[in-house]
Amino acid sequence: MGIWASRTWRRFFASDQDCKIVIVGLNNAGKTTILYNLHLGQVVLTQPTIGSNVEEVKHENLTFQVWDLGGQESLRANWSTYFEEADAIIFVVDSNDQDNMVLAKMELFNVVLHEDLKHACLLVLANKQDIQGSRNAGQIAQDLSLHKILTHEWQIQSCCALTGEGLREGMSWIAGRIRARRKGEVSAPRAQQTVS
Ligand SMILES: Nc1nc2c(ncn2[C@@H]2O[C@H](COP(=O)(O)OP(=O)(O)OP(=O)(O)O)[C@@H](O)[C@H]2O)c(=O)[nH]1
Ligand SMILES: [Mg+2]
Repeated sequence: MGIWASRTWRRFFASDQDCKIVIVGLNNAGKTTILYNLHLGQVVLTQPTIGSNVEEVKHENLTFQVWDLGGQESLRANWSTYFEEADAIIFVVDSNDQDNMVLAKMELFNVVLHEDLKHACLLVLANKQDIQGSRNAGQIAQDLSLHKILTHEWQIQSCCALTGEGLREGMSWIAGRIRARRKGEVSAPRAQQTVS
């Protein structure tokens, strides 16, 4: 599924209830597992994503078109071609992968600085909380210096893509932000951490 499809969907099929979410993050973070848990309510066997997957997710009377992008290094330069008119970005972190936390932070800041995302809110998912020794949401917030993001509304949510724990809570936060924005409630960027 490509960029053309992303733009065509927005132009011809989107209604007021439709929202666009783009999921990014390093390879192996759990993005595809999260997408299919949200879409199907079950865990699917994944392969590293080449290009993108897109699925519809319904949550709180909103219909989300959710794009999951491949996170391998060679694919990251292509992420920005999906950003146009995104309402929200989900950045997924493997909370057990401490070795790549600095790289994850670098990629996160590249994403946040992108012009096409200046109106999007940011949900960071601290995934793989089921693995013993994983860093919790508060620690990941520190690792990624989320407090330095003053240009976007952001939230960090701990989760486990295998059980689905935390995923709906994250979607509810996004739904709330989108509704507020559509009502014209423009609030100053702020952070609400969910540490569980
Ligand atoms: N233990 C555990 N494993 C997980 C979790 N989420 C995903 N995984 C596993 O992590 C591996 C990678 O998951 P994917 O969803 O394919 O990762 P991805 O971010 O889409 O990777 P790319 O497509 O390469 O960018 C798979 O073996 C998943 O089963 C989780 O919450 N806990
Ligand atoms: Mg994938």
